[in-house]
Amino acid sequence: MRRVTLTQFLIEQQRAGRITADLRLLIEVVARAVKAISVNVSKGALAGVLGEAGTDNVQGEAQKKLDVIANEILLQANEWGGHLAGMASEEVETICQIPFDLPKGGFLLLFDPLDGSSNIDVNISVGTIFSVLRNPPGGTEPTEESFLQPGREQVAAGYAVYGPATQLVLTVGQGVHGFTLDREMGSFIYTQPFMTIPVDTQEFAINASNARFWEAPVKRYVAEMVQGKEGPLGKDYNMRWVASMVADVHRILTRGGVFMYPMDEKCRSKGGKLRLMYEANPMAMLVEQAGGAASTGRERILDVMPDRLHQRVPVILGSKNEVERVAGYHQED
Ligand SMILES: O=P(O)(O)OC[C@H]1O[C@](O)(COP(=O)(O)O)[C@@H](O)[C@@H]1O
Ligand SMILES: [Mg+2]
Ligand SMILES: [Mg+2]
Repeated sequence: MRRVTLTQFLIEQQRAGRITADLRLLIEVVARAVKAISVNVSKGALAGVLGEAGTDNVQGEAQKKLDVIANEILLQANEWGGHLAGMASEEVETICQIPFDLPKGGFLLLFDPLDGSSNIDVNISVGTIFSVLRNPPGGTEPTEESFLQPGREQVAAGYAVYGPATQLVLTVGQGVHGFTLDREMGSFIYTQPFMTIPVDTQEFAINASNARFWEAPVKRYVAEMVQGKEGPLGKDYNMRWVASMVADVHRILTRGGVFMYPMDEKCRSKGGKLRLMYEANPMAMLVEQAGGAASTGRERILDVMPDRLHQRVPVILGSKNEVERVAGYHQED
């Protein structure tokens, strides 16, 4: 079988007119950074990268050493490529400008450098999530305002999952494509063309320890799933919760399912738990491109108009019929 590398895949996308040379370069650079993060993650205790960094990020969360390392790798790899006007990271309070002496381009790159950090020290899958927007016309120096675009404006989105294998999953708005890192060769190989999410599922993912804080529509939906065959949904469900969004979404892109981090009384004052620009938007684009749906419960995630960089939103995504059911329960509420 012919092995297609990520580089070949991207060149073919460019030849077919689906991406520009600049976007191809940007994705190549992100992929290179992801390989470096993968090396650090896989060395674990051998490289002394486990544990706390001893600092808090802008979200008020304690940073792990690997949060800081992954963030640095992504910033340094991407700033000199010439394809970016600026970057924004979950770990950094303000936007990251490209140094004045380096060439600039037309894209904005946003990322969650290390997703699922609470899993690092226990050797469970973590990931990196990224989103690409265009720098709005009218100036090369982006401001925070330039990043505040709804998710439907994304030109590309993807994630890497550092699991038993390292995989890169990508969309440029023409389906979802999966690549597996061949560690000996150092290349991503095209292994999952056109990943799709079945419209129905019997698997759900939610942190059930928050059950008493959920809103009525989510309480109703989860109660119905737990009732199984005897309940109104008429089928048995299974439950999975990795606590790394990347790993949970990867499972859903592989075999279907519904993932929820809904609004609850604990996170209401923050607007939700997951970050719109670094987590919800890129995952929503991937999920929609794979035939699934992504909603806050009350609105399509990709239509949410952000008002700040580190905005949080409720997230319900995955198999279309299930997401639409929960959204329907919110409407009835
Ligand atoms: O610990 P909880 O409340 O179950 O939250 C888990 C969720 O938080 C996150 O870990 C947030 O990501 P970060 O590690 O990037 O902060 C998601 O990946 C995951 O779905
Ligand atoms: Mg995260
Ligand atoms: Mg993170």
